Amino acid sequence: MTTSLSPFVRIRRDLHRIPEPGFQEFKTQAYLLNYIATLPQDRLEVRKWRTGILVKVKGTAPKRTLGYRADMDGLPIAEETNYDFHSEHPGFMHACGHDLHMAIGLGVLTSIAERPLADDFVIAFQPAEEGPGGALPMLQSEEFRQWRPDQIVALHIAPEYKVGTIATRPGLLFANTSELFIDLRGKGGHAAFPHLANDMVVAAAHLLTQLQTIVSRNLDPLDSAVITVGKIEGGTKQNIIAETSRLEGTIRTFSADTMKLVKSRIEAVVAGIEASFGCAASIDYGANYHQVFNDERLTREFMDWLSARPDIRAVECRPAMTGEDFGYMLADIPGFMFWLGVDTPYGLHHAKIEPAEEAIDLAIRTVSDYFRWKSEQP
Ligand SMILES: CC(=O)N[C@@H](CCC[C@H](N)C(=O)O)C(=O)O
Repeated sequence: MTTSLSPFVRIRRDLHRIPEPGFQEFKTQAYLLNYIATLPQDRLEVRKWRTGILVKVKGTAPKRTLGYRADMDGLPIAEETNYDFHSEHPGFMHACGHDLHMAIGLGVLTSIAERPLADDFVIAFQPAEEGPGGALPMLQSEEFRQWRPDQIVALHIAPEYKVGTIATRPGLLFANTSELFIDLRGKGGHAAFPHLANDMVVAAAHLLTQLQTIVSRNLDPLDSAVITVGKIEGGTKQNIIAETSRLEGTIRTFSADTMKLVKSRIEAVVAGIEASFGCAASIDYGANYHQVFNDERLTREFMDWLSARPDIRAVECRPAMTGEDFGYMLADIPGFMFWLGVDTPYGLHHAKIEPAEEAIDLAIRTVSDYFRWKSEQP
């Protein structure tokens, strides 16, 4: 027996096939625009912003503007799922759920375009969440500023929760983040003559180990931080001493002060590597994201509202070391982010992640109903 797929599950599968890196979401943008063109247009206004899209649905008796954000980019991961709607872009995958986020966004937009709210509604399809960060420049753009919502909401899929669970918390939800790129330059040479060269693979190995001591030895044990080096490059061939090496990573902290402390320790450790290995080093912090800090009142109100729904289990969760550039929007506009359970054994950024698609229609119903309810409040 074949069961027919919901239109938004189909959309998610279409989007899953075309993951694109940040600010290169050209096919994704075209796909979303094509779909948006099929909606009732009488109250709709559509704007492109770089590879993103803003859509406004005029309310019937607006007192304010309610906002929703869905991110669009994929990740440089070679997919290993069992899907028959596998990524068609080799080496790229929607492994952080942005395909679901966009499908849910289109579902919410469809519901509101077909049956407008009393309030105005703006949805932002935002590029480049995984980097270099689309939220801040979108927030600062003229296109967004003219339609700036009075409240904004976003969700993120959560592999560890069952479908039907929504988890969030008032206050801090996600960490401050900073990317980390460290380049080391020494002197290359023949593998047989190490005394005539200056080996940057060995320097990188020492640096990697010393970086691990920052969280364990420099931070108050009651504070929290993460330094993850996700990629190391160095050298060209097994019998050539490497002239250069590069470490790429990310830093996560719950406070801005701890971020400063971690960065100053990284700089000291890198200066030590320069001195002890006689090499040159440079540090680039890449993209930095503001922590995701949920508005206390709106989040409590949302959780209370959820608790009356028989289809949802509302959970107050702990903060996580995940980063999200939606934090910039929440620093400027009251609102909140929440986790949506998608029940899969593989975590975010894993090549085998297969989020449960039943969560898509559930999220569309919940988010649309929430905006309908909110729009009827004084
Ligand atoms: C939800 C999620 O997984 N977000 C990413 C954000 C990455 C920010 C930046 N590229 C970095 O690596 O610091 C995450 O890795 O938490």
